[in-house]
Amino acid sequence: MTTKLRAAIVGSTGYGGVELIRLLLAHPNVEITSVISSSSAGAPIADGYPHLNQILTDRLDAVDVELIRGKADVVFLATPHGVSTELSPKLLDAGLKVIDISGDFRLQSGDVYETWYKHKPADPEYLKRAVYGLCEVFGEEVRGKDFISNPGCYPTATLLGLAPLAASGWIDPKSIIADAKSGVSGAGRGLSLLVHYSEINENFLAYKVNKHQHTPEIEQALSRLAGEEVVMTFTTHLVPMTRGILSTIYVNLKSPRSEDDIRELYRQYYEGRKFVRLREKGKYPATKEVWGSNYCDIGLSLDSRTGRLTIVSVIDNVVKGAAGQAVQNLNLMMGWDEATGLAFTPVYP
Ligand SMILES: NC(=O)C1=CN([C@@H]2O[C@H](COP(=O)(O)OP(=O)(O)OC[C@H]3O[C@@H](n4cnc5c(N)ncnc54)[C@H](OP(=O)(O)O)[C@@H]3O)[C@@H](O)[C@H]2O)C=CC1
Ligand SMILES: CC(=O)N[C@@H](CCC(=O)OP(=O)(O)O)C(=O)O
Repeated sequence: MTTKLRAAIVGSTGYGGVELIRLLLAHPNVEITSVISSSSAGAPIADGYPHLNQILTDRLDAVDVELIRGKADVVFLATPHGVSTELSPKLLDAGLKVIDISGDFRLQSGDVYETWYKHKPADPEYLKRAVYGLCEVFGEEVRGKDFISNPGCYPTATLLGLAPLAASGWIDPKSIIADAKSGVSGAGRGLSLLVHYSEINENFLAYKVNKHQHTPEIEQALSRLAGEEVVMTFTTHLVPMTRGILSTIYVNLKSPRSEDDIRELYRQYYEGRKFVRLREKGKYPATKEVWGSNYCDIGLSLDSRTGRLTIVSVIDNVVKGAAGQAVQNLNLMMGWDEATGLAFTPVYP
């Protein structure tokens, strides 16, 4: 029998952390050996999450690098922005593998991070070491590495919708508009007026307009793919549903192409990638069709009147947008099949 990889989760009491627990409990090569909390060490994890009763009986450990080193091989960080900045370098120095689902190591420039996140940036040496784990696009770079920065939820949906076009050079780099909507679990378990039931129920609103911290992350990846600077308009909206992101993206092409050519480009780009599903002509995905799964479903339509292309991309924000992609990154990092422990069907209805 082969030994399982031992995993610790910092931020295990949050939505990203508890989704990691659900996925890792079903992973054949991984054993959860430490669930960690900065505020409730000693309490059983099931106290805060009764759905884990008799499934995960562990008590929460404190955030202690020496303790983690003794118990784990890989550490997932599902912590608020600013925590990983300090903690990840210490975990890496202790010889641990790290997968960070926060935004602290996604942006290559510390100055850009500080501008958009309003936090002190990480040490440049560790920023350089972090690999941006957008699996279907940069997954080759993840293999064998020890420090992965997991992409943001909105960037995952939006970038997977745009990557084939950006990489082909067909896209007009100044023409991109992404109009993205998220369920409220994207805001985490903490309470705020924004996600208060009577504020968001039967409501629908735009927020952080022209200020969303995911804008530079999407632009950074698109610029890298296109080989030229890409700037875009990115607007986020909150929808009264629990899970799901739908990003509607509008772009102009540099020169005329047929919809069939664009479909063929997407088909070839994502060939062999299990978790990206392109819808047939005239069909567009809904968030419920990927609920609880690691899929990203994409539909597209070329408007012959305007020449503009509309792309619709959906994910489950806590799976493909966070914990699922983090597990996919672990699989790539370890040289396992990328779908190990993730090959489940979306929950429907
Ligand atoms: N929710 C989502 O859809 C997505 C979230 N993310 C990112 O993942 C991260 C976690 O998000 P999410 O799970 O939603 O947030 P939550 O607010 O639900 O959970 C965050 C957890 O972090 C822990 N925490 C707080 N402060 C510290 C600290 N100083 N040291 C260690 N742990 C701390 C808290 O637990 P405790 O007090 O027990 O330590 C808390 O439960 C964030 O960076 C978020 O942006 C990324 C993609 C999607
Ligand atoms: C609905 C909602 O509030 N969503 C959050 C997404 C935050 C998130 O997931 O942050 P990272 O991906 O950057 O880690 C937001 O818009 O800030």
